[in-house]
Amino acid sequence: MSTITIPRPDDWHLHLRDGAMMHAVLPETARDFARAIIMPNLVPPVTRGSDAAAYRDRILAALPEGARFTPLMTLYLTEETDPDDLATAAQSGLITAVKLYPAGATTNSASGVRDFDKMRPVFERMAEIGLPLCVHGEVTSPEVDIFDREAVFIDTVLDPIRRATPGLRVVMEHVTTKDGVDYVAAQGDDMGATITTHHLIINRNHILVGGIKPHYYCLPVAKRESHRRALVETATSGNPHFFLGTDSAPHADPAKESACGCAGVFSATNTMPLLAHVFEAEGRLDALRSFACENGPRFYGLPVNSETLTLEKTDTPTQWPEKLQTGAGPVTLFDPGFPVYWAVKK
Ligand SMILES: NC(=O)N[C@@H](CC(=O)O)C(=O)O
Ligand SMILES: [Zn+2]
Ligand SMILES: [Zn+2]
Repeated sequence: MSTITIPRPDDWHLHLRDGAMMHAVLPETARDFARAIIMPNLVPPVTRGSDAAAYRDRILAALPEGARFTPLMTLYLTEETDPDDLATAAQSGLITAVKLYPAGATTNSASGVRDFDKMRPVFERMAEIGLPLCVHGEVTSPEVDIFDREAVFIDTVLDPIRRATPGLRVVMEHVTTKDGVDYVAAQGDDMGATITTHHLIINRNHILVGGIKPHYYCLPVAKRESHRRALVETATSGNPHFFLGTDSAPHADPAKESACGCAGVFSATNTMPLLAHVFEAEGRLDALRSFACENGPRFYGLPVNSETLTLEKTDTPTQWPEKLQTGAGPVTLFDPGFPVYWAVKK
């Protein structure tokens, strides 16, 4: 039986939610991952240092007995964000990054930023203290086609912000296009990007062909196959700009299977075996270590985890429950649509 042992991986983009949902999904991540960047798009959002401290304490209190997992907290940027509050939270080690949601771009982004120019003093302060900015990189103008929103964001928002604020460390979250990976790959080491598990596996046909599949709907929406190929080639290349951010984003089934379904794919449970499958299919199992364990810590200036995770090849396909039962309702797990002969060794 073939196995691969890597440092325990980290998830550089994760939604844990709160309350009953958090209690159910947190063990799914803590089982395989040592650390995760915790997204702040709660209702109401995590905007102040005191909110992040309280949320971190709720996460720590919800961890299963014996779990070895560190939540890396973030703050949700609004036009009211106080640069001093950010700096205090960063310097005390409470937060690891700040998240920029263009207002209206995605789930729970209504309090996000409308006028990026207003954020200049905040970005300058972040550049000074080396606090990374994580961005949901899509414009929201109604006239821009949803499949073009990432590429337009790069030209009209991301690149201007970076030019105006030299030294600002930026992560383009859940990059979904060749335009995105080409942009990031051409920048210096102050620019990184996360790639999700599901964007390595599905393209837009998976969402729309043969009936609409709400559990494949997320934002940024999956693009055409040539973009998915660019993501796979990039993730498996070992390029240090790119690292795993699952964007595992649970919503209870009734909220997804609806006339106006929520965006988000839940993949915490099966991400590592799925990645082993994808990397093996490219003949690049060796690059799983850089993508899932090394490139993220390097960008964030953190040590690679010293504990390890072993994945083993299985004779029969690994079975996962179709749904995770939570106190907030059932949550459907991401289904790659093919059998997976990898499992995390217990
Ligand atoms: N990715 C998603 O489709 N949804 C995320 C928000 C986000 O990361 O944009 C969520 O919070 O549900
Ligand atoms: Zn997002
Ligand atoms: Zn997300």
